[in-house]
Amino acid sequence: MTDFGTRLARAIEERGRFCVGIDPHVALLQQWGLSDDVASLERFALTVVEAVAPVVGVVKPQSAFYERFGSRGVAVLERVIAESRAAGALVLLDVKRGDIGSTSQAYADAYLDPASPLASDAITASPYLGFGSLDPMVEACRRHDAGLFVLVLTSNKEGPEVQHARGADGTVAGVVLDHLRRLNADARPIGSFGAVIGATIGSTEEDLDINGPFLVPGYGAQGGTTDDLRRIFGSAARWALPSSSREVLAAGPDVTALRDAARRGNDAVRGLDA
Ligand SMILES: O=C(O)c1cc(=O)[nH]c(=O)n1[C@@H]1O[C@H](COP(=O)(O)O)[C@@H](O)[C@H]1O
Repeated sequence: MTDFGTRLARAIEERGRFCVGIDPHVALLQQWGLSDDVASLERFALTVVEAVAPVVGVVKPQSAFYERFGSRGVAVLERVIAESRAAGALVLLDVKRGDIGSTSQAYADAYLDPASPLASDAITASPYLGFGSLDPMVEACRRHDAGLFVLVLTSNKEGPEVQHARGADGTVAGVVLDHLRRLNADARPIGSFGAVIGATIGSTEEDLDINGPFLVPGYGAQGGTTDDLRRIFGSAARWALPSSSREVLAAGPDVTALRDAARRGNDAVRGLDA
């Protein structure tokens, strides 16, 4: 296969940078006239896949919304992953995993090894057990041409308490960015190791020149706008994947309306290359 960074660059070029989150919130199930059960979860999630996976570059299912239904919910997640990939979208599975190294290996096997039923193109990871604890995931990405998006400056208001904390080597966010920069050194056109930076953070003094992609949640329902993207990322916005879940999903259950919402989202962020 081809490394994740190259595949992502191609997806952005061919389909655009907009990422649709496939998050079956209970409120959205209700809004779609569905019940809070696994059959409704399946109907919701696979309708979204049918509508958006053929037209956007990246989809981002959030695992928790499936896990809450137990093994049958996880079976739905497996179908979301497989059917999205079959439709040509890259799947960034949002699991925000992070543990001691030996357990990180099991997470890597679960989500990044093509032999796993949950194998995805990339996952989100939490670096707060120390960046080195993610080494098994980094190695798995190299071995399987997958990608890793590590939390740096998250969109929630509680994030700065940890992420802005300053030690001898600078802020926690800055240290994580340094690690990502090292992992992506010399990669062309872009590295496979990305940073999660919320569209709601206002601005940042951190050096975002990591030669890697950015997952940018908080765009849409949480208030982030294209002006925020330009202000936060400057020329690095070229490698930003603005991600929106609720704002797009609220257009359902009509497949055409969902697809149009995804297309509108894509059009709105097209000019960020400039
Ligand atoms: O890693 C993420 O995707 C993420 C990081 C972050 O800082 N903030 C954030 O909202 N997210 C996820 O992005 C999605 C945001 O959903 P909406 O607010 O509905 O667009 C959810 O799946 C969140 O779990």
